[in-house]
Amino acid sequence: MGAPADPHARMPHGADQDPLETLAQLRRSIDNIDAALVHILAERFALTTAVGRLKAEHALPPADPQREAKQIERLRALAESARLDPTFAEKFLNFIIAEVIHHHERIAEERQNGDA
Ligand SMILES: C=C(O[C@@H]1C=C(C(=O)O)C=C[C@H]1O)C(=O)O
Repeated sequence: MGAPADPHARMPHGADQDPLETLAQLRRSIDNIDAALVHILAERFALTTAVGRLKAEHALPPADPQREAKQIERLRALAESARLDPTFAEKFLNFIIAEVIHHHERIAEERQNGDA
C-alpha cells in the first residue's frame, strides 16, 4: 500500500476541467475520509471504554506507558512507509491516548464512588 505523496496524483481529471469542479470533487473525497475517521474513532473509543472498565474492575492503572511506547514505534514506522510525517502521526496518537487515559481515570473514579 504505497501511498503517493504527490497531490497531483489525486487530481480527478485533466487540467482542462473547471478548477471549481475539481475542488468540489476533491472536497467530497475529503468529506468521505473525515466521516470514516469519525466512525473509526468511535469504534476505537468503544474498545478503549471496555479496556477502561476492565482495568477499573481489576484495579489496574489507567495508563500503560510500555504499551504506548510500542504503539508509537509501530505507528511511526507505518507513517514512514505511507509517506505521512511520523512526528505528526506520533502527536496524533498521543492526543488520542491522553483522552483515553482521562476516560479511564473517570471510569475508575466513578467505580470508587459507587456511581458505576
Ligand atoms: C487502551 C489502553 O489504555 C491506555 C490507552 C492506550 C490507547 O489509547 O491505545 C494505550 C495504553 C494505555 O495508556 C490499554 O492499556 O490498552
